Amino acid sequence: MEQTEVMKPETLDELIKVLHKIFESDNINVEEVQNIMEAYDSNPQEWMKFAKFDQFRYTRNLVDEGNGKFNLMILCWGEGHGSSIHDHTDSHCFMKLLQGQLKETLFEWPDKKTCNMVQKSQRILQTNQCAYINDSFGLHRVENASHTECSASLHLYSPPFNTCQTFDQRTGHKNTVKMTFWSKFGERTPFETTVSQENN
Ligand SMILES: N[C@@H](CS(=O)O)C(=O)O
Ligand SMILES: [Fe+2]
Repeated sequence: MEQTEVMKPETLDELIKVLHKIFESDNINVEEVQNIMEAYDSNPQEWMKFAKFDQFRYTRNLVDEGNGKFNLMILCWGEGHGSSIHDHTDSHCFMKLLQGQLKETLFEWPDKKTCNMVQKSQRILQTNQCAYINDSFGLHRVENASHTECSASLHLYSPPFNTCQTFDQRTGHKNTVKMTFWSKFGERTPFETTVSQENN
């Protein structure tokens, strides 16, 4: 398999360039992407313009559309903000911590008969760490458990998607939800008149 040599991106722009190159190919080497995202040392000055927080819930801020191959976005997590238990619509999901910490809880897909949600594991992701998940790993919930510090994370989804399934932890019942962007390329997204149910 062809592989771009593992290098250290010195800036966010350089990371984005390398990601474009890697995703020209249809065969993605998960470890390679994870290593490159991890190798970038988060520099808030480079990504601050995208990081727009909301008081009430985590925000999704589009950074790059990856030539249609991937979506790169910065998620901003205020104190105590978290996502519902959700899947990733058959896409690759890379999640790199840019600031603070995030708690990731993994769940098995609910049992078809009992609908029980079984927790598999839990871990704390530290700044600069890059996690990976896809639907074959199960489902997850992500939370900024801190009551004093906000967090920011860089997510790459390939192929891009704009709906996912969320799951009720008690009943295992699922809902398809639309995922929206709070901002795109540093600009706040115009207010949507249709009320959508979102994953947070
Ligand atoms: N997958 C979630 C964020 S996370 O909780 O992994 C999203 O894109 O909104
Ligand atoms: Fe997720």
